[in-house]
Amino acid sequence: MIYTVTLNPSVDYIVEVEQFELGSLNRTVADTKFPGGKGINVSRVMKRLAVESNALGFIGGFTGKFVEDFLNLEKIPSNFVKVSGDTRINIKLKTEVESEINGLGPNISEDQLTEFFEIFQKMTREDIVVLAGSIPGTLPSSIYKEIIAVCKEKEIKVVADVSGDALKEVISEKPYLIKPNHHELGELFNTEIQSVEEALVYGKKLVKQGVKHVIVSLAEKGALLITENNSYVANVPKGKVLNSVGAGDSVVGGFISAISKDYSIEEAFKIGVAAGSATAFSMELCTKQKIEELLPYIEVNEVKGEER
Ligand SMILES: Nc1ncnc2c1ncn2[C@@H]1O[C@H](COP(=O)(O)OP(=O)(O)O)[C@@H](O)[C@H]1O
Ligand SMILES: O=P(O)(O)OC[C@H]1O[C@](O)(COP(=O)(O)O)[C@@H](O)[C@@H]1O
Repeated sequence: MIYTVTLNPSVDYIVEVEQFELGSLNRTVADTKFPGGKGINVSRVMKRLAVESNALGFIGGFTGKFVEDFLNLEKIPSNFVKVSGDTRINIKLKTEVESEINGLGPNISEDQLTEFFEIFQKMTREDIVVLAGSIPGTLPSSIYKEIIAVCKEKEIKVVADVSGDALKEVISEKPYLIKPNHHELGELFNTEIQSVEEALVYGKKLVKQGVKHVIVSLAEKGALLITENNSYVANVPKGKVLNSVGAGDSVVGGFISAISKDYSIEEAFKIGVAAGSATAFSMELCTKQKIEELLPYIEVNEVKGEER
């Protein structure tokens, strides 16, 4: 089983406003709500690729019910620990540019954290655990390290789509896969990464530190897959970006879905990139059909020679 962990799920409230004016009454021209949080997005994308997963994390209030009901509707099993506060609402404001306001999230008690860890007892080395998204304020910043320690004991593969200090903690545990975008990768090395070539240099440093697979996404500039023995670069198809929320999670969802169906890592990488772009070109998360439409426009090439 693939378990996705969303410590801080969200209701993503996507609002479209023309000529947004700070300090004034603005009315939306369109708005919609989806269950969100990175792990939940990964589960939803995998479901569309007919790969089952189980969504874990903490959920509460009327907003938490919205998320749980939505996943039930999509027949995505979940095993959330119930908390008393409301699951957060993350605002995705689309005007001339995309801006985000992500909520704090509810308090999580010691007992609820204990209940969460009990779920890992039934997991086995056949399972995969996906850690994705930010850590709620009331959980220790070491939480991902603690989860990975439990996974390591059971030889469970760990995949992570996290950023900032949490990403540093995860890297030191040598996970199976991480998926930073180029901004998150640059942040790790206190630098700005602008090109695939630069990203390759820094991504390889993470593989040298023991991360098994590093996918670096660079939005419209392309994407990289770096492993101990090979590096691959992919272009991304051209298209009109409608909503990039969940694009990174779609790369993870597409990649893991393909790996779970025994595709080669090169093919899995291509499917991951197609899933990312398919989401970016949609108002909602990608569909299987949209991914298949984009696959022919994506080329994956192995990086040869010195820069490998
Ligand atoms: N402007 C774009 N054109 C085409 N594909 C895009 C674009 N922006 C994002 N994507 C797709 O979404 C994936 C993840 O986007 P990116 O912004 O790099 O990650 P994140 O969402 O994690 O910040 C990219 O690898 C690509 O496949
Ligand atoms: O666009 P991405 O990076 O794939 O992830 C989008 C998801 O991340 C979120 O912005 C949450 O991110 P954080 O957990 O880092 O706060 C959700 O609102 C949204 O569903």
